[in-house]
Amino acid sequence: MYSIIVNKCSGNGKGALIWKQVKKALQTKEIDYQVYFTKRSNHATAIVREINGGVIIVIGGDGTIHEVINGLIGAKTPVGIIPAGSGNDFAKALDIPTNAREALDRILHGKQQAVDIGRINGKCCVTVIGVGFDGKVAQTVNASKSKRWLNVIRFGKLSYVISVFKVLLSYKPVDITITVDGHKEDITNVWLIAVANFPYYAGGMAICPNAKGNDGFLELCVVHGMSRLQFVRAFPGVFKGKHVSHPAVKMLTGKQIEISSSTAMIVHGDGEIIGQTPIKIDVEKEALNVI
Ligand SMILES: Nc1ncnc2c1ncn2[C@@H]1O[C@H](COP(=O)(O)OP(=O)(O)OP(=O)(O)O)[C@@H](O)[C@H]1O
Repeated sequence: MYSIIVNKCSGNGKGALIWKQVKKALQTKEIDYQVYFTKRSNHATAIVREINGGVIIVIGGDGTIHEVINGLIGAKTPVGIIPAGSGNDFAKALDIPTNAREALDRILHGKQQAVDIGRINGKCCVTVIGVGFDGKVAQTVNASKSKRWLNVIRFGKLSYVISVFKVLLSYKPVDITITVDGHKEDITNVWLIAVANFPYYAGGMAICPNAKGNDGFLELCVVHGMSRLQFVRAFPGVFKGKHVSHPAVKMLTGKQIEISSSTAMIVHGDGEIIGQTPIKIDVEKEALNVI
């Protein structure tokens, strides 16, 4: 049995349009399903807890996938994704087609692949956990009116870039202590720390280009000691992962990470605000089955 969770609001209404296409395709193929529509933030987590087995299909963006995965903790129920958000970074990382019918066919015929998850303060994340500047940007994007109208003209990803420049004007780097697999380090003037299971966030920025979501490790990117101008100059490189060779960018790899900071830093996971520092993150290997 297929249980379909639809966030009609994802991609500023793209979810509703994609659901119509998927519904038609399922009817044509005479496939049985049960559909659930999310009515509010975190509703997808509650819906998943009511579903017993079968396959869960998510029509939504990374935020909806994040909520679904947090309802699944401990269960091995396979999850299929039909991308309908503005960023769709998880779908991009797994090469899931952006075309709804193709994504559906892949679920109906596809085989399962096991994917790691990052755990932070009792929450699960599949793409990237972002700390500091990133957290502030995620907060700004989620509150942004421009994301809505940019989605309408199919430029939703641009809202991340606009928010980066908005936050850049006022953000103050802080000092941190980071421990990766027992190795403790103090780093001053830190803009951001990204802890990645997969390479992309914010609509295709390859912040940790070598992250592999099934190797049992997380890849970290720490940006520190940069002036505002240097940050602006280095920023375009992130779309192709070229920032990693910048002298003010430190790349690390590990399984257990602890971060504390001189001033609290906002933390997001999969683009959803999770809390603030201090945080502890670890990775659970192959905890999720994606179909
Ligand atoms: N009925 C609803 N009304 C308002 N918000 C909702 C509703 N259902 C779910 N949500 C919220 O919508 C938010 C955005 O969803 P989602 O992340 O899937 O789309 P997106 O932001 O367009 O895509 P992406 O994260 O890939 O950029 C989620 O935080 C979710 O909690």
